[in-house]
Order: sequence, then structure tokens, then C-alpha cells
Amino acid sequence: MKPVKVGLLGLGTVGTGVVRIVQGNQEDLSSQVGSPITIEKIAVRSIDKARNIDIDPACLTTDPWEVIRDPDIDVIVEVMGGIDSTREYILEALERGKHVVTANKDLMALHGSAILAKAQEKQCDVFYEASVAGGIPIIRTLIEGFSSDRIVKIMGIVNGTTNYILSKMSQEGASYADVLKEAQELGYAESDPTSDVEGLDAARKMAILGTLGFRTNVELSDVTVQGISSITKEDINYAKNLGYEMKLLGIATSQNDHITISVQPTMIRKNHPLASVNGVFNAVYVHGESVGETMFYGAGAGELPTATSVVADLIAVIKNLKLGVNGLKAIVPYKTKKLQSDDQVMYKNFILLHVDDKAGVLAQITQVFAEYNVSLASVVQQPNATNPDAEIVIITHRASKASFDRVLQHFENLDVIQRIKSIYRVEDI
Ligand SMILES: NC(=O)C1=CN([C@@H]2O[C@H](COP(=O)(O)OP(=O)(O)OC[C@H]3O[C@@H](n4cnc5c(N)ncnc54)[C@H](OP(=O)(O)O)[C@@H]3O)[C@@H](O)[C@H]2O)C=CC1
Ligand SMILES: N[C@@H](CC=O)C(=O)O
Ligand code: NA
Repeated sequence: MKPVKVGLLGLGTVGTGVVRIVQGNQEDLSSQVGSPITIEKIAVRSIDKARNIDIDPACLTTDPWEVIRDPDIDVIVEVMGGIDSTREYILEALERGKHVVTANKDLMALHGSAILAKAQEKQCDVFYEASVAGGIPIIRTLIEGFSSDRIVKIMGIVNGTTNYILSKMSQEGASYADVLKEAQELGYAESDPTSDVEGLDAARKMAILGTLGFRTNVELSDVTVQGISSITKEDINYAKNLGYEMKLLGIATSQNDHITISVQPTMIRKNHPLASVNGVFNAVYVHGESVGETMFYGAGAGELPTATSVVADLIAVIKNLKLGVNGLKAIVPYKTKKLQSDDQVMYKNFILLHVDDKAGVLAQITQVFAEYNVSLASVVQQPNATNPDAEIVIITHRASKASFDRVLQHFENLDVIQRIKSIYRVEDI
């Protein structure tokens, strides 16, 4: 049995997990595919770095091209991250007829269509299950499990780092900065954690899920993004007292084939299954017209969970190799993209206002909502413990984004409002 030879780009958190699983489960993996799997070459940035894994130092190189150009290598596993140069490595690997497995959502969200087109031209596989929600097989589920259905809504906690931070802030009252540091030490965060906390990582994942779920080419610029860096413990407590949990949610909906996708901190009802997804866990809720509601749960980041998806993709490539069917399963989005306008995007909002504590203020504020046809589900006014202003907490009924934005614009010029302290989307379903 001729071994299948793998070239690995990257030996960090995920790459180490890949080596560990390929070494540790070799007997089971090779009997599934009918050949041994060997990791021939590994590109790293630093050869001398101490590594918590047993590898032959002769496999290491600092030149990714050496791995890409090695004629003996059948499959490239890319777990080093990066966008522009990584795109070149992957396109060249495909040009040379090598199959590709990647965990790189940044790359797939930005250049996925060019990469998949090249793969199809060269009859190669490109699999990227680990790129969204780490160990949860959500990409395979959307491509295969729901091939018969029409997806109307995808809601996901798709970033482990931010979910870890929000859970610890909510459950232990921990400080944002301390928990972010912990998430970095645990290998959950990106090399630049700004992309986690500012929502970009989740937005990239939602662009990938939207493309697969709605069968249209969703680009990153189609996703509206807001991160968690301005959420305070006070906001989290407000959410809890009102019966919600604060989560960074990616929400993609399709109505009459018009889609909208966003990532934003969202107050979700405590009895929704997404509200109890804590720590580094991710979950993706998928609502299909025929199947109804489904939900998928598991570790969204970390060495072994992520590597599980990478190695499963590797096994899928090798099975295809044996059957001679590589490159036949690429999903080509076929629908013309139609985005919902701000008049069509509807949801509930929470808004916390600091206002003058005097008669008639509440009436002025509710009058503005009425003027723009935004109806209110609840309004609570209370004195503020730390300053002379009062706080007004409002939850609206579902209203169009356009109307709600008009309310906010009007508030900018309303003298009785000292400050719009916080605004969050609210999901009650
Ligand atoms: N961490 C996680 O939980 C998850 C990560 N991902 C994605 O997986 C990918 C890898 O993430 P992760 O393992 O955390 O990243 P790490 O930073 O832990 O590892 C990156 C690896 O790539 C190597 N590397 C980086 N740049 C180069 C270069 N130019 N040339 C050669 N080697 C290079 C590094 O070398 P050296 O070791 O010498 O520094 C390191 O081994 C990313 O795309 C990430 O978004 C996806 C899902 C989950
Ligand atoms: N930084 C990411 C890693 C997995 O994609 C996360 O925290 O989810
Ligand atoms: Na996944």
C-alpha cells in the first residue's frame, strides 16, 4: 500500500493537533482509507522553536514553497493562517494537482470563490470544515445534510474567543482584558485577537455559512459587523435581569430569496438553546423550510477539536482519491445575490438611555418612537445610582432597521437625552 503523503503548512495550535491525531490514530485512519498517511514536510516560521510534539526535525522547513513544490506530496494541509501569500501557496498547490485542506476562514471568506474555481479546473478537492465552528461538522451539514432543503435562517455563536470572554464576564464577573488574555493563552484567539473581539472572524465565518446555506456568493462586505469590545458588565447585567444572555451572534436570514447577514452582540432569551452555549463552545442553529429547527453544538476552537475537522477533511480527500472522484463536490453558488434593504431587515432592539431626570422626558422619547412607527414592548425608567441623570431602558417590538436608525438620528438632537449608552439587537425566538 503506497502511503498518502501530506505536506503541512503550520505547526502551531491546529497543526500540532493534526500531527497528534494522524500519529495517534494512524491505525484507524489508514484502515479507513486503505493506505498509511505520512506527514512528509512541515513549514514553520522558526525551526528552533520548542515544540510539544514528537516530530523528525528533518521534516521542518521555513520555506512553504518547498512543501508546495515537492512532487511527492499529494495533499497540502494549510494551518498557518494569513491571506495574500497563503492564497498564492494554495493556488500553486492546486495548479500542481495537489488537494488542499485548510482551516483558514480569512482566506476562504475573501478568496474562496477563486480557490474553488481553480480546484474545479484542476479536479482537486478543497475542504475547509475547520474554518467555521472548529470541531462542529457544519460545512458538511449544510452541503450534504441540507442539500434537499431551503435554509431560511442561520444563527450562530461562531467565535470561541468572544463566547469564552462573554461567558466568563457573565458567570464570574471577570474583566474583559483578563479573560481575553486567558483565551489567547489557551490557543483560541487569532494571532491578532482584534479580529475575534471586533467580530471580523465571526463575520468571515458567517460569509462562508451564508454562501453555503443560501447558495449565493456572500462576500465579507455583505456582512454588517459589530464586535464585543464595548460591552460592559453593566450591559450584561441588564440583559440578565431582563431574562436574556448576551452573545455575539451571527445571524443570516433569507426571505423571498433576499438575504441579510450580520454579526453583533445580541440579547437572546435565556430559554433559547443558544443562550446556554458557554465558554469556547460554538453552536449553529439552522432553520430550514422543510426540516424546521436544528442546532449543532461543539468546541469552536482549540487544538484537538479543530484538528478533528482538519483530519476528517484529509480522510475525505483520500477516500475521493481512492475512488477517483476528487474535485467533483465543489459547491458552486448559483443564485443571483439579492440583499434585503434596511426597510426589510426587521428585529427587536434594546436601548439604554441616560436622560434628564425631569417631568415629560419619557413622553418626548416615546413620541419619537411613535413618529417613526417603532412600537415598544417595554419601557422602564429608574434613577441612576452614580449621576443625576435617569436611565431609561427600552425594548422595542420588531421594527425595520431603517426606522430604528431614524429614531437614533432624531435622538442625537434631543436635548433631554444625555447619552445613548447601549444598543443591542434582541432575539426572542
Ligand atoms: N486556533 C484555533 O482554535 C483555530 C484556528 N483556526 C485557523 O487555523 C489556522 C492556524 O491557527 P493556529 O494554529 O491557531 O495558529 P498558530 O499561530 O498557533 O500557528 C501558526 C503556525 O504557522 C506557522 N507559520 C506562520 N506563518 C508562517 C510562514 N510565513 N511560513 C512558515 N510557517 C508559518 C507558525 O510557525 P512557528 O510555529 O514557527 O511560529 C505556526 O507553526 C488559522 O488560519 C486559524 O484562523 C481555525 C479554527 C480554530
Ligand atoms: N479565533 C477563533 C478560532 C477558531 O476559528 C475563535 O475564537 O473562534
Ligand atoms: Na466546522
